[in-house]
Amino acid sequence: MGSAPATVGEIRRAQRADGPAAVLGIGTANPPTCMAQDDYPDYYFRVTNSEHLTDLKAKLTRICKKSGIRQRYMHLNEELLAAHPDFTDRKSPSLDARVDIASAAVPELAASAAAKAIADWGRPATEITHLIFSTYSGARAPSGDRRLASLLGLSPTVSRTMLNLHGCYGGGRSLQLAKELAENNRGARVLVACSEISLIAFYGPEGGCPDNILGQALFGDGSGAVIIGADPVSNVERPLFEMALASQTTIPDTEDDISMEINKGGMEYHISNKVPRLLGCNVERCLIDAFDALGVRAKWNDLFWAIHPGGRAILDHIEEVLGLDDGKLAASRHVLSEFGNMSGTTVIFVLDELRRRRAVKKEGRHYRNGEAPAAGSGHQRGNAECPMPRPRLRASPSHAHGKQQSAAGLPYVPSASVDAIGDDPLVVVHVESDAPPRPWLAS
Ligand SMILES: CC(=O)CC(=O)SCCNC(=O)CCNC(=O)[C@H](O)C(C)(C)COP(=O)(O)OP(=O)(O)OC[C@H]1O[C@@H](n2cnc3c(N)ncnc32)[C@H](O)[C@@H]1OP(=O)(O)O
Repeated sequence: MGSAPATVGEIRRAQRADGPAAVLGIGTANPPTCMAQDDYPDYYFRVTNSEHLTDLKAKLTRICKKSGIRQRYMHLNEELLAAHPDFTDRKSPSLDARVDIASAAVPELAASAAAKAIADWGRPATEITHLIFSTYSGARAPSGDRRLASLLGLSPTVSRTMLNLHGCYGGGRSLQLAKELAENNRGARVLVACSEISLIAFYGPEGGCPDNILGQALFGDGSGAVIIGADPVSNVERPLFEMALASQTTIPDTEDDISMEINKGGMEYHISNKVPRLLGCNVERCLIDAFDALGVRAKWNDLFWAIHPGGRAILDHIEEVLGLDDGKLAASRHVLSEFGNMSGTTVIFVLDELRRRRAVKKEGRHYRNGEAPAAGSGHQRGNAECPMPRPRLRASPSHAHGKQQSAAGLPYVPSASVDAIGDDPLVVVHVESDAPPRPWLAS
C-alpha cells in the first residue's frame, strides 16, 4: 500500500520555500583597539619608522581629513607590530606570519558577530543548515568557515561555502547567495558571516605607491553576520528585511580599477581614483534594471538606502546623481564614520544601523544632524555584551506587490556590483552581462 508516486513538479514544490527569504537576525563585532582618524597619520608614520617621509604623511593627513571617517577598529596593535616588525616592509616575506594570525583571528571575530546574530534570531545554532563565509584574509584550507562552524558548534551536516578575496562585494554577494539557498531549500536557515582584518595588507608608506596610502586611511576591521531564511516560524522568528530580488551587475572594462593580489609580503591592492565616478555614472541604470525586473517604478527618494560606504566620495557621487535628499544615506555615512570601510562586512553594519534608526524613530526619539542618539550600538566589540534593546519590526509586502514603494537600498560592491535591499521587502537583484543592452559609462 503506497501512495501514488509524486510528480516531479510536486517534489520540486515540496523542496522549495513558499515565501521570500528574509533577514531573521543580525550581529556585528569589532576588535578592541579603536583608532581616532585624526591621530592615525602620526601613529602610522611613527610605528612604521617613516617620519622622514613628510610629503606622504601630509598626503595621508589630507585623505584622513576628507575621508568622512572619525574612527576605526583594528586587530593589529603596537604590541603585535612589535612582535612582527617586518610587517611594515612590503618586500619582506611575511605572508606566513600574517596568515597564521588571520587564520585564528578572522573566524574568532566572525564567531562574536555570529553568536549575536544567532541570539537575535532566537533559535539554536544547531538549526543552521548552511554557512556562507566571506573574507579577503583566507589564504589557507581548512578555511575560516570550518573553524567558525566549530566555534559555534554548528551541525556536522551544515553546507559550507567560502567566498575568498571577494573584497567589498562579498557582503552583497553573500546575501544574494543566501537568498537563493533559503528559497530553494524548504526550512533552510543560512548563516552569512563576513569577517575582515586589514593586517594582511598593512605596510609602511612607500613613494610611488599611493594605493597603500589610500588603503591606510580607509580600511577598518570588523565582522558582520546575518541569519537568512524563508517562511519564518511564527512566534519564534521575525523578518527584519524581506528579500524580493537580488542581482549583480558588472561594469565592462573595469578589471583594472579595483584589484587585490596575495604575494609573499601579504596582500596588495589597487583602487583607481575613477571608482567614485564609475559607480556614480552607472548606478541609476543598475537601479532601473533592478526595479524593471520587479515591475516596479520607484522614486529614489521614496526608498530607504543601505549602500556599502566604500569611501566618502562614492556616497557623494551616488547622492548627487540620484538627487537623494539629505539624510537618505545617513546610515551608510554613520557606519563609515564610526568604523571605516570594513570591506564586505560593512553593509551588514549598515543594515544593523538602519534597524537601530527605525527602532529609535518608532520610539519617537529624534535625530540630531541626521545622527541617531548615542549608539549603545547593537554591536559587540570583542566579547562585550550588546546593550541595545532588540527592535521588533515587521515587514509589509506592499513593495513586492508593486504598490507604493516604501524602501530599498544598495550595498555597493567593488568593480560594479550592486545589490538592492528593500526596507520592508528587501530587494536584491543579480544580473551579470558581458553584452549590456545599453552603453555603459566608463569614465
Ligand atoms: C567600490 C567599493 O565600494 C569597494 C571598496 O570599498 S574599495 C574602496 C573604495 N573607496 C574608494 O575608492 C575611495 C573613494 N574616494 C574618496 O572617498 C575620496 O576621494 C577621498 C576621501 C580618498 C579623498 O577625498 P576627496 O574629496 O576626493 O579629496 P581630494 O582633495 O580630491 O583628494 C585628496 C587626496 O586623495 C587622493 N586620492 C583620491 N583617490 C585616490 C585613490 N583612489 N588612490 C590614491 N589616492 C587617491 C588624491 O590624489 C588627493 O591627493 P593630494 O592631496 O596629494 O592631491
